[in-house]
Amino acid sequence: MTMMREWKHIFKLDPAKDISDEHLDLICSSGTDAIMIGGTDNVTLDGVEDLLLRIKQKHVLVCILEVSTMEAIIPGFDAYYIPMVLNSKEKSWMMDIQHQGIKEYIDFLDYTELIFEGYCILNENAKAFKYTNSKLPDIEDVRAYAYMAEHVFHLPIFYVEYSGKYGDVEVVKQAKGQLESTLLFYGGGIKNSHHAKEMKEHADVIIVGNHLYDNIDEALETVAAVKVK
Ligand SMILES: CC(C)=CCC/C(C)=C/CC/C(C)=C/CC/C(C)=C/CC/C(C)=C/CC/C(C)=C/CC/C(C)=C/COP(=O)(O)OP(=O)(O)O
Ligand SMILES: O=P(O)(O)OC[C@@H](O)CO
Ligand SMILES: [Mg+2]
Repeated sequence: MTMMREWKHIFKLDPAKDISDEHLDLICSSGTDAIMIGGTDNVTLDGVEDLLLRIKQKHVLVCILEVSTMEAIIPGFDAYYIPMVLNSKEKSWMMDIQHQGIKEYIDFLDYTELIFEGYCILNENAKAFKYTNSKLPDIEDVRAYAYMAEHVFHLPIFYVEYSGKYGDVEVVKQAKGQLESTLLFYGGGIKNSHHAKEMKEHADVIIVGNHLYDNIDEALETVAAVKVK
């Protein structure tokens, strides 16, 4: 059982992007609470397996697969996180794909940690937004999605996703205001300690992805920014 309730910080690695051994070691030794492997497009079995093996060979830390395609699911992860896109215009991204996945794996799920994430995607230019044909929510929509994540669907995670763009702090604050038991994850455009601290004021866990590939030193600093009191 992953101790998600105690986490503050996650690094998200995209299996479609190259990362050197040196940078991967720095990321895994950074003190982050977990590594999440995931992306929207070009996620392949080989890419996922390569990252998992390189991490697990040398490091002891929680490794999560955030599943975005049925084609790239492999055993060996500590947990599998399954997005449900609450603001997609198509029910399939919220329910039907997940239903198909459960149907396929139902006899193998006993010892597998499956965690469902209620995603609300707020960056119109993000690949995930376009891919899932999402509708841009306003702040009242976000509050209502957060409420539904906790009280209607009883999801463990509500994920405010701005992938590639630094988000609106007030949106994150308002989302948090609706949540008690459901954890609030925030991801998008975190590039430095200031961003990390600002979003962590409201989110339970912050996720840093793209900046690992743009400026590793700044990205690494986000760990201490939220983990040191
Ligand atoms: C024994 C064994 C291995 C058991 C495994 C059991 C298991 C894991 C079963 C899975 C069952 C199941 C429910 C499967 C369904 C999985 C599935 C295909 C779900 C759909 C997920 C979904 C809605 C994907 C859409 C895209 C999305 C929301 C991705 C999330 C990640 C994300 C937002 C990435 C970053 O965004 P991006 O826009 O790509 O940013 P970049 O430009 O930086 O790349
Ligand atoms: O890549 P960035 O913009 O850091 O976002 C992190 C994560 O929320 C993406 O799914
Ligand atoms: Mg990606």
